Amino acid sequence: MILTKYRTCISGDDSLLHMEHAANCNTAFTSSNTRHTTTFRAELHAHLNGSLSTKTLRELHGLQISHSDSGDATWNIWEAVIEHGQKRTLEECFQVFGIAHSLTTTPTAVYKAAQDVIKEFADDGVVYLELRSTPREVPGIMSKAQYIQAIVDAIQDVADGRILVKLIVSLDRQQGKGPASETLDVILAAHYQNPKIIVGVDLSGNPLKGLVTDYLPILACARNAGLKISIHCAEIPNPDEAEKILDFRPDRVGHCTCIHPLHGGSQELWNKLLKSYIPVELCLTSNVKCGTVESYKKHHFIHLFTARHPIVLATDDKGVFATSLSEEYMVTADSYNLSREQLWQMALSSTDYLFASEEEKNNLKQMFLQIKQLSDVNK
Ligand SMILES: CNc1ncnc2c1ncn2[C@@H]1O[C@H](COP(=O)(O)O)[C@@H](O)[C@H]1O
Ligand SMILES: [Zn+2]
Repeated sequence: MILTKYRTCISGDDSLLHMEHAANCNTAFTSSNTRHTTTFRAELHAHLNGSLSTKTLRELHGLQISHSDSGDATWNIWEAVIEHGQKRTLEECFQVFGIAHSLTTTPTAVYKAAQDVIKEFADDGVVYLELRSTPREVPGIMSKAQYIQAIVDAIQDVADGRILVKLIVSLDRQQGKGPASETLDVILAAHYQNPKIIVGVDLSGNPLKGLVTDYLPILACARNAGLKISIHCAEIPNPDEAEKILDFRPDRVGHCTCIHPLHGGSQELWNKLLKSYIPVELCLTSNVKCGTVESYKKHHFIHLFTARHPIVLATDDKGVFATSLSEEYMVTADSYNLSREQLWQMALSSTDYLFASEEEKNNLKQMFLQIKQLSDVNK
């Protein structure tokens, strides 16, 4: 009740974030492990179709068979999730996304997928979410514009005000220059209609396929149109490509797994990353389960953290990798023996790297500091 007075307006269009919720999550955390208390988390790297829970997959499957005679799915639900302790190859991980893709083939299904994912992140205490997704066309059923609109609708319909959500539209590095340029036209049209929601463009997809250089001119057009850019960088060793990505100066980069000399990069590349100050989105569980990093304790997190480089923890694909943002904070804290204060600092600094407006960033930061004060008092 006393917390109600902290209810804060965080966005220009009067979205409200409820600090009670964050404080409640805090209680849930502290009861299990005091060291792992950070109540204010921003998720900046979450792919929609990789984030679907098994509950959502089951419901989407039910929706699909009730609308067609296509019969039962050819996959089992356990194939869609890589559980704790399991690992797959990168190639196998990319096959798993096909399961979710086979279920998000209509605007109704995409809308439901986005709504469920947003709610699940909010339930986990995430107060700011940048969801990303690759628009897909299903001939006769869904255009790329309708795909994007379905997610925008889901974001606009988020009812409870616990979470502020933005959309980053992804280009798949495998799709080819022509289709990617067409997708960009669709993205720009949608961005002009919804400038406060569609805030960025991401380049993702299987790092074993396609050439990043094919897409940099397209990303430059997106940047000229006012969109922020995030690029998946060096998930596998490819120093030439990583160098070109860093030279492009995206607003953020994902993973940067193979940049450090001990992880398949080079001292030169590592220095270039550090000098750039480009914030890195780090997804520990994703990297460990895809086998691009040997274990949590051998993650390149520690090199970036020690060098005080801007970083933000993220889930990547919470459904496929069976994780959550709170678990990512916990496993990082456990693996590197981080203090409560270090976790708070990491969560606080992430507010500097959001693709939100300056006003939204400042409001979130203020809220963060107020929550931290309350949390310190209750310690
Ligand atoms: C594991 N590391 C990763 N590296 C690169 N791209 C990834 C990825 N995880 C997910 N994606 C990209 O996101 C798509 C699924 O969500 P959307 O259909 O866009 O919502 C995948 O098909 C891939 O292109
Ligand atoms: Zn990713």
